[in-house]
Amino acid sequence: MNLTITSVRLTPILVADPPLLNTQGVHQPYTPRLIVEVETADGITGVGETYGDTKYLELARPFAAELVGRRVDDLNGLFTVADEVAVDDARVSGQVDVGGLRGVQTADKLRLSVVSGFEVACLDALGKALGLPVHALLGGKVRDAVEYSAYLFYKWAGHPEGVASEKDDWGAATDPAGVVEQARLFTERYGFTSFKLKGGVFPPDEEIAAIRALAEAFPGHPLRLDPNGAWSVETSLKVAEELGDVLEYLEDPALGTGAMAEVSAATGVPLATNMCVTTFAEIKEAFTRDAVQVVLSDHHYWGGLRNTQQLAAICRAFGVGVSMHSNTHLGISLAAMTHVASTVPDLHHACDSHYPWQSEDVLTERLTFEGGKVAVSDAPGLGVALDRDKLAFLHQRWLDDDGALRERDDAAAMRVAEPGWTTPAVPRW
Ligand SMILES: O=C([O-])C(=O)C[C@H](O)[C@@H](O)C(=O)[O-]
Ligand SMILES: [Mg+2]
Repeated sequence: MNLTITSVRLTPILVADPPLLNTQGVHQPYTPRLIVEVETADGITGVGETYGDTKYLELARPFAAELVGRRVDDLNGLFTVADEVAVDDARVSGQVDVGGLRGVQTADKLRLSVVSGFEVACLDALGKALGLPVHALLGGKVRDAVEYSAYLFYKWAGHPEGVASEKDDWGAATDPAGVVEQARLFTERYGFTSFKLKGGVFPPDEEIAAIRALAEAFPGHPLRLDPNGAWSVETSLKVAEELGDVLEYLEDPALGTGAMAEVSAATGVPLATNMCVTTFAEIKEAFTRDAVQVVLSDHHYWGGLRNTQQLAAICRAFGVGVSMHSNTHLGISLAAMTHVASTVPDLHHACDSHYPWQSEDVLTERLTFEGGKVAVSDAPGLGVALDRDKLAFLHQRWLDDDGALRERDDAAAMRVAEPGWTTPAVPRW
């Protein structure tokens, strides 16, 4: 068996995205992703997926070149190689991530976001070479299916008139009735039993009303609200007070560890984050100040599946819960998330996934949710197969784009509908 990497293919694509609203603006009609393929001397190909914006491509290209001649089982070596890839200072100084929704942006975090796509591709190739599923390479699954929550969004029925886009069949959701209707569709289509509403879009009272409506429509079901740090400490505490009896947790009500610690000290409602604990360096302060009770991991920016397991172990040591964050992703990443989640012993909350919002994919067969769960594949590698025609089609869309959609920019998309829109200052309420 020859595990040497003989070629690496990077394919940037644009995938259709519905008009999902968040505190920054609205999703663009197409969003960039990067598909990574590593091929071994034996002709085995492994696939991975990560962010596709230019700043990630800028790192992925030199990184890919360095991997040829290395082996797919040299997973630790990926980090050494990444350390040597230069990051343009302008990409990190004073910047937050795309749309400001995933916390600080550092050179390391950019590198880790790139490494994660390659780590998954290497694990996929290694698993195929050994005849083992990725979860076995991670130490073995402790569950046969991974539970996901319905990721509810306020949304428009369609992208603004005149904007090239794909149609979706979810309808509009801009009030409590619309949110409940969307939740019903999620349960009918996928069987989800817990619900997360992306908030920070409307004044808190309207979002409180939406959660109340969900609690009435789905009594006893776990509910979460995530305004992406849009509220002051005072507002966060008011919402916690009003919804404390129905919330499983509040996600990033206020921005930053300091504000989260203040909220946490004054409420019994658990706080979750994918904004103030997004790197290993941020853990110590957040945990010692008891700022968060649940960390929402994301293998993309934490640097892969094995780093996710390490994060889970640290959380376990501190008695902090762990679950998973998601933004727009395709089936390769859902498969990767499912493999790693299947190996985490104390996974007490359903994971987030945007996958139901993505009508397009690069796989021959879409992954499916049964009763809100994705079955853990025991096939070699990730257990997914790339559809080259679909990949080529989505890549052609990226090639045809004039550059406007190659960077995710929710505020720019919002300006099409509201010309004066700028990213709101925080706290917004
Ligand atoms: O805080 C979160 O859960 C996210 O940032 C998830 C996604 O990025 C979501 O907010 C989005 O894509 O609009
Ligand atoms: Mg969040």
